[in-house]
Formats: sequence, C-alpha cells, structure tokens
Amino acid sequence: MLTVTSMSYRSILRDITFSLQKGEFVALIGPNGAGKSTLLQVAAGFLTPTAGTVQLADRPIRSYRAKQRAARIAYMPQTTVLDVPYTVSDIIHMGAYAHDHPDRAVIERSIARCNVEHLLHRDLRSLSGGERQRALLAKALVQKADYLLLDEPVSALDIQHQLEILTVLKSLSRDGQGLLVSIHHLEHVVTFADRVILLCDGQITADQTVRDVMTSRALCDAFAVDVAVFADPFTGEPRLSVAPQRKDERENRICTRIEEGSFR
Ligand SMILES: Nc1ncnc2c1ncn2[C@@H]1O[C@H](COP(=O)(O)OP(=O)(O)OP(=O)(O)O)[C@@H](O)[C@H]1O
Repeated sequence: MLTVTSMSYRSILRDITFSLQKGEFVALIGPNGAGKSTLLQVAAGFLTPTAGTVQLADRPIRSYRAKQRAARIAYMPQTTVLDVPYTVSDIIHMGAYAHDHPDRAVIERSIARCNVEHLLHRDLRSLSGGERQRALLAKALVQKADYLLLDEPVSALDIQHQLEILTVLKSLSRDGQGLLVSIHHLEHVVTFADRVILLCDGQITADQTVRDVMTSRALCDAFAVDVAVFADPFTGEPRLSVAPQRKDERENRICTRIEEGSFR
C-alpha cells in the first residue's frame, strides 16, 4: 500500500492523508492550481514533504533507491521536456530500466496498448502532443510497477484515444496495479474510477466512492458548475452532465439538480 499521512508541502499542500491500494483506480480531481501535480510528485517520491510521511509498503518512499522505486512506482508527469534525440523506441525501453531483464512481452503489449507501433523510429521531439503522450504512457506501463501515478495522461488525446487509454488503465487496475490518475474530464471519472480524491486549495475535501463524490455538493462548490449525474437509459451506466452554474445560484452557493441515478 502507498500511504500518505498528514503530509504538507510548502504552502501548496496541507495535511494530506490518503492511501492507495493495489487494484484501485483512484481519480484525483480539483480545480487548476489545487495542487494535484504537486501531490503526485510528493507521493511518487520526487519531492520531499515539508511535514508528514509518504510510505510505500511501510517504508519511507525516499528510502528506496531510484531503481527500486521505479519497479514499484511509475510516475508520468503532466509535461515532459526532452531536448535530446531519443526515438520513441529508446524512450519506451528506458521504462524497462527498473528491471534487470526487460520483459519483451510487456514491452510489446504496452506499445500495442498505447497504439505507438508506427511511431517507434520517430524522434520523440517530432511527435504531436497526443502521440508524445501515448509514447510516454507506454514507457510508464513498461515499468511494470505496482502503482502508477499519472498526471493528466489523456489530456492531449482525441476522444477515441482517451477512451481506449482509460480502458487500458482500468484493465491494469483490474489486474492488480494501483492507479492514482489526475483527470479534468469529470465524465471520465464517473465512467472509469473506483474512488475519487477531490483536492481544493491544497487540501483534500472528499475521498470517497465515485457515487458519493460525483453527486455531492462538494463537487459543485469546488468547480462552481451545475452537475447532474444520472443512469444511462440504455445501459444503466453512470453518466454526468455539467453546465455553467447560474449566476444567482453561484451567489447563493446553491448547488442544483444533482440527481441520484440508479447506477451501480
Ligand atoms: N515550483 C513551484 N514554485 C512555486 N509555486 C509552485 C511551484 N509548483 C507549483 N506551484 C504552485 O502550486 C500550486 C499548485 O500547482 P499544481 O501544478 O500542483 O496544481 P494542479 O492542481 O496540478 O493544477 P492544474 O490543474 O492547473 O494542472 C499552483 O498555485 C502553482 O502555481
């Protein structure tokens, strides 16, 4: 288990406590500047908290050597700036650094899952934003880590690739990996996540099931939008609709039209 306890980071994060278990798909949501990227970097061991602890399997995350940690946690940043002539193939194979013997089957499966076969010999710097994001995600998958901490991994993808990649991530969690994924598209959160951590102004304001958070007043307060969650009439799956909050509602801090759907 990855456990964050009473963690603060400078003035950006305050008193953060949560845990991530293998097999969970946890969505990290919150407004711009709430601290999601910073939280992921601290949880992944790349930033040292100014208070509190981050433990991985009952050991401080910072006590792991880089290679040991890479075998347990794969972290994908929101943006990656690389000004060296690596091909996509080079980058993806770097993910295998965490293990003494590269797992060919996992490398091939990750390449296929992220749909980057046709890009393998391209210079990473020449790719489009979405192509680059899929290549870097393939690298993270190749790490075969127990936990994946992914910062907006589908933000640059077209809708088909967003759904394909989120389906892949969901299947990884079903197969036993623990995922903490920052996502701005609330519809995707409803469809794919098991649990939601809502971060507002550096503090966790909700850490509950999708059903609890995505129909709660907290969501409206956090984003100042009008939210409706309902059961898809054809499939029964949860669906979410968002609209700008009406001015009078915003001033009165009234959150309207939150409907409990009959989804699972
Ligand atoms: N290196 C830094 N120095 C100073 N302030 C920083 C630094 N990194 C982040 N911040 C600030 O910390 C806050 C949280 O930033 P962070 O990137 O973690 O937010 P976020 O929730 O990921 O936002 P977004 O949704 O826009 O990606 C922001 O106000 C940001 O300006």
